[in-house]
Amino acid sequence: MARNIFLVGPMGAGKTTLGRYLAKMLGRKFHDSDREIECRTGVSIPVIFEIEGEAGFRQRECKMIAELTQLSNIILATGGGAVLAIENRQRLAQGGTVVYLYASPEQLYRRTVHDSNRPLLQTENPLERLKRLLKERDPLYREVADITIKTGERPIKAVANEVLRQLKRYGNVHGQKFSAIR
Ligand SMILES: Nc1ncnc2c1ncn2[C@@H]1O[C@H](COP(=O)(O)OP(=O)(O)OP(=O)(O)O)[C@@H](O)[C@H]1O
Ligand SMILES: O=C(O)C1=C[C@@H](O)[C@@H](O)[C@H](O)C1
Ligand SMILES: [Mg+2]
Repeated sequence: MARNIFLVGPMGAGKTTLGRYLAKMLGRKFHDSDREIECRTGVSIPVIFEIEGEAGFRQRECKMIAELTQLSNIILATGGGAVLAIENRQRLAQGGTVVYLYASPEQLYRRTVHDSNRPLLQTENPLERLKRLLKERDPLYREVADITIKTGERPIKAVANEVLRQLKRYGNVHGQKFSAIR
């Protein structure tokens, strides 16, 4: 059975976008922990933050990661802060191959600036917030990751090809036919 593929990284790294893309490529089921939390609660992440605070959201996130890491053969896009909890890091590391999608704070800023669905970026200076969050969390992403991919200015297709190349070494795509996306 093919191992799970778990995507980690900061807001705007491309976990959701790339996860969907890879799932299509590999014919796997795609899950997004943020979206599943929204579906279960019936409200958006900003509303959860407003009512329950970040701590309430993190509790829901831990439960969701515990559930999703039990599945097999999936591609999972995690929330940007999922690595903060040690139990999430352990579950991710044990349950599949973890891919860290890295981008600079400036790139993250450009990709998230028009989207108001990220409560932690609703501040006077979102670029500064992204810089601080990345500084705090980069060691955690690296701790849990088997593979680190710099997304840079590369289009999703190119990032996906690079991820697939690297995943081959981990046997994730063993026995599955895929060719580089052109
Ligand atoms: N390599 C890339 N090049 C250019 N744009 C990208 C790239 N990756 C993602 N994007 C764009 O950046 C935006 C954010 O991407 P996405 O929602 O996939 O990030 P995320 O990592 O899931 O963030 P979050 O942790 O907040 O859920 C989207 O509009 C997406 O199209
Ligand atoms: O980086 C974070 O802490 C977050 C990222 C998003 O994916 C969501 O999980 C939420 O907005 C918090
Ligand atoms: Mg996402």
